[in-house]
Amino acid sequence: NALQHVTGHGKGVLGDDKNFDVRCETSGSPCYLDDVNRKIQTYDAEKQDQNLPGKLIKSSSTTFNEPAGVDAHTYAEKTFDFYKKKFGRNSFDDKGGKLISSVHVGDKWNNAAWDGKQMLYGDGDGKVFTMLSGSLDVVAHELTHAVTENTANLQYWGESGALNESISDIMGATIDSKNWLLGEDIYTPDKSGDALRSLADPPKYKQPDHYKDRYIGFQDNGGVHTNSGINNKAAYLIAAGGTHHQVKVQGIGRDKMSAIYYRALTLYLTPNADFAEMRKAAIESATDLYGANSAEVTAVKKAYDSIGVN
Ligand SMILES: CC(C)[C@H](Cc1cn(Cc2ccc(C(=O)O)cc2)nn1)C(=O)N[C@@H](CCCCN)C(=O)O
Ligand SMILES: [Ca+2]
Ligand SMILES: [Zn+2]
Repeated sequence: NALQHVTGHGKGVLGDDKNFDVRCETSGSPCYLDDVNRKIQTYDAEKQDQNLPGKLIKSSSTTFNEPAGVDAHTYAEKTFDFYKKKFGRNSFDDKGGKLISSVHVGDKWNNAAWDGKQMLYGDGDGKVFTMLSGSLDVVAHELTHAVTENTANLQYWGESGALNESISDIMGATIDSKNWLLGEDIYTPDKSGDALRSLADPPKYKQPDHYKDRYIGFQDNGGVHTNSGINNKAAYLIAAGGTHHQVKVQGIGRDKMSAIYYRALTLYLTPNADFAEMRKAAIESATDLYGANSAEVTAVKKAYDSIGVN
């Protein structure tokens, strides 16, 4: 009925005004962070992490005074729309699956995650992180884990795990296209200009940007959040161009770069894919999309040469 698609209003984590889709009772009140169209619902976990998702966030009017929930909801909508408009994908599972997010998960939890069923956002401790749903690239990163699980299902360890992480960072940096940084909006609220990760310059935040410098060990599932920097650098070079380890890459732009990775993720990559297979899948995807002798295929080959994946 008419009160299924109401426009809600509220301030996000950074104090900015946001509009988003809500559902209200037929009387007009209360309203909920429940986007019936896209099937996106946002809950309050009330600082615990056992009984998820928690309580569906509600308000007595269309105005929501709940910044973490406002951003989790709005950024999930934006990410949904990106996948729908650009790739024709109907939600993370391409079957219109319901997207559940919980904010205020845990006590000052310095993290955000996709737990295989839903998205989780901590409040941060106010030093390392502020409320983690306050960054579009983070929400897109987590939602892309759900897309990856429903497509290539890249296993979360070693090189396939680093690719899983990299695909999430790549889509995060494509959807939040204002820069090539990850998490800058919510990382160290008292300090500006820093970020969690940089796709343009992974070593800036202690990630390798060449295959010879990859971490080999057992921490963090074999360094999935470290070695993602190597593939992130290749993706950055494909989009923006540049010279890396004496190899010159002519950039083709963020739009084409993300189309190549989405095609690789959905058509060619397999659960145990390694970096060598990532190179082949990206070349194959660029060939399908732009032609065998295209500038796009050349950019992919040069970018993977430049990070030592030949
Ligand atoms: C913002 C978000 C992208 C997040 C960033 C993040 C947060 N953390 C924990 C963390 C906590 C404290 C500090 C500190 O300096 O004190 C640093 C990092 N490590 N990485 C992140 O990367 N989360 C992982 C969560 C993985 C959970 C296991 N599947 C992911 O989604 O890949
Ligand atoms: Ca960013
Ligand atoms: Zn991740």
